Amino acid sequence: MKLPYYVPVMLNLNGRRCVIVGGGAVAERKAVSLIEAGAEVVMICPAVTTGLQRLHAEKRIVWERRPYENGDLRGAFLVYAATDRPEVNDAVIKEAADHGIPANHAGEGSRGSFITPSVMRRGSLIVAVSASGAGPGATRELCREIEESFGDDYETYIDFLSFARSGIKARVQDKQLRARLFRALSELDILASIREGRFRPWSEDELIAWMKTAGGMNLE
Ligand SMILES: C[C@@]1(CC(=O)O)c2cc3[nH]c(cc4nc(cc5[nH]c(cc(n2)[C@H]1CCC(=O)O)[C@@](C)(CC(=O)O)[C@@H]5CCC(=O)O)C(CC(=O)O)=C4CCC(=O)O)c(CCC(=O)O)c3CC(=O)O
Ligand SMILES: NC(=O)C1=CN([C@@H]2O[C@H](COP(=O)(O)OP(=O)(O)OC[C@H]3O[C@@H](n4cnc5c(N)ncnc54)[C@H](O)[C@@H]3O)[C@@H](O)[C@H]2O)C=CC1
Repeated sequence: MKLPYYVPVMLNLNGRRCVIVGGGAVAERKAVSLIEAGAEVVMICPAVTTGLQRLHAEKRIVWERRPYENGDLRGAFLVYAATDRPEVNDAVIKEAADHGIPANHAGEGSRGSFITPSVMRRGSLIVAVSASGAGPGATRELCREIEESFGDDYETYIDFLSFARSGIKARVQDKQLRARLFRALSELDILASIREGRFRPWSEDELIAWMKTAGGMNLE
């Protein structure tokens, strides 16, 4: 069977309502990552795992303790159909499609509009691995392999990039000058200096001093 041609996106789910239908091990895995993302998680199912019961007791998820009904997806930004009943998952996917809400089908990925990759994080660095649904076990293994070759150096590097780029964007409106500074930034080879133990985070003053030299400019 030909697998769908998936397009990766990075969603900001902070404060967004995400509805999970089902409360088994798969639903729990999705719920945990949604909570970490700051989403408002609503779970609809008659029975849940002990892990989900705890999350409910801690008020980190809302639990509607009953079977799914048409209309439950109202107001959802994202939906997960994660029951062990194919006909229920299909009904959830249909309601989501009718309302233009992206939905994940746990039992048969290609029936939904998105699938969940395996993810590794180093601070703000995210590596997501997907085999387009061909084999979730392989997806996870490959992600673990990649994880072993990424150390904390990337986290430091990404933090530096975020600091320097936002500092430049706040102070420089001129497009050409910005582009010149971004290029000069990438030529610094900060990652190598982090790896060699030579790197020390910059202060705001050091960033401004560097910008003046690299951009040949007058900054207040
Ligand atoms: C299509 C997709 C839909 C979706 O869930 O979005 C899907 C579907 C299915 N998974 C199945 C089985 C298992 N899935 C896992 C684990 C993970 N599955 C995940 C993703 C995805 N799984 C999506 C595609 C991923 C991609 O390629 O992009 C991960 C990466 C992310 C996550 O779920 O958060 C997470 C690892 C997290 C991590 O640790 O990194 C394990 C291992 C375990 O549970 O420990 C098993 C049992 C072993 C095995 O079968 O391999 C089955 C068969 C069910 C049956 O037998 O009926 C189906 C149905 C089918 O085959 O379509
Ligand atoms: N995407 C993935 O990573 C994986 C997907 N699967 C698939 O996902 C399905 C779910 O897996 P598990 O969480 O392990 O199953 P599970 O059997 O542990 O949990 C099923 C959940 O669905 C709920 N449910 C049943 N009927 C419902 C209804 N009408 N309305 C609302 N909730 C209802 C049950 O209360 C239960 O909480 C499996 O049947 C399998 O097809 C399985 C393993 C991994």
